[in-house]
Amino acid sequence: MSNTKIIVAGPRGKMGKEALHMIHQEPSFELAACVDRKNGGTSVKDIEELPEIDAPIYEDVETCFQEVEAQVLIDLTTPEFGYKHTKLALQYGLRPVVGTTGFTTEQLSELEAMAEEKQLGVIIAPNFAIGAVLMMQFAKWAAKYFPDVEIIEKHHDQKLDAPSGTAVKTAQLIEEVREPKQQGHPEETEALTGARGADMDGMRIHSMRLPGLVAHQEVVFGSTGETLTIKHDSINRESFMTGVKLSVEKILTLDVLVYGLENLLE
Ligand SMILES: NC(=O)C1=CN([C@@H]2O[C@H](COP(=O)(O)OP(=O)(O)OC[C@H]3O[C@@H](n4cnc5c(N)ncnc54)[C@H](O)[C@@H]3O)[C@@H](O)[C@H]2O)C=CC1
Ligand SMILES: O=C(O)C1=N[C@H](C(=O)O)C[C@H](O)C1
Repeated sequence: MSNTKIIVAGPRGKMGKEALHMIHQEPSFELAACVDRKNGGTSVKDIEELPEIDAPIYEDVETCFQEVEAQVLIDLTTPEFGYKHTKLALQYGLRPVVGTTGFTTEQLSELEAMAEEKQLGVIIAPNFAIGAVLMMQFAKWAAKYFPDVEIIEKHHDQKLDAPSGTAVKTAQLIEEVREPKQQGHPEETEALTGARGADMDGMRIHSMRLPGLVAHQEVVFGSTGETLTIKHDSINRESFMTGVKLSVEKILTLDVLVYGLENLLE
């Protein structure tokens, strides 16, 4: 079988670099090209911080999709460009594996409809770390018995979106099993705006941003006389590569949009 040819958008980013190393190490994957905000016309191997791979860099995404033969786009950029790249990839018959977070519900629905129309797989995974996927599943299970829950997510201070994609996905999974419930005292007030965090169906989400952090989340449940905390920590970005690799492998057999890595795990 021939190698899977992959285009990576955002190669010089924290996740992009890690993805290039993963592709370089995987014998059945081949880096076909990269889409970057600079370095157009050069090769990946010419960029000091990137692995020794001879693959062209494009600044214009559409030219890249027109000129390069590939099956998969891995997008690790920003919410604005990730969405544009995903749409365009589908128009050019590429299957997008999207790690970029911060898409709106409307954008997700639009991409879902587009994937169905084109009969092309799309994987949008708010978190590619297996431990984080398990943490979300355990939280969903616990929420059946503990409807009072607050989510605390902690990330590095370069993160653009808040709350994190993982926190939103966790709350969505919990919503599937929990009746909407306003938490805390019915008459509580905030002397400082935001003190109680973001409100999703009465659940509270708190976002912390500090240098030194990578990606961490605690889902804290409270009940009579007890609390339960489910916690996950990504201590480096290699933790996300198992899920990225699995997604690239599985996407070739998909013809719909899949939102969340849990849908690919047996
Ligand atoms: N799903 C998951 O498991 C994970 C998702 N993420 C998400 O992945 C995204 C990237 O995260 P990081 O690598 O930490 O961010 P980063 O800021 O280190 O990297 C983003 C890269 O995208 C590039 N970029 C921006 N606009 C571009 C464009 N139009 N064309 C090409 N490149 C462009 C930037 O130059 C930068 O190098 C974020 O949305 C983040 O939330 C991050 C970690 C894990
Ligand atoms: O920006 C990050 O770093 C991460 N983003 C994803 C998110 O928003 O949940 C996944 C992980 O938490 C790291």
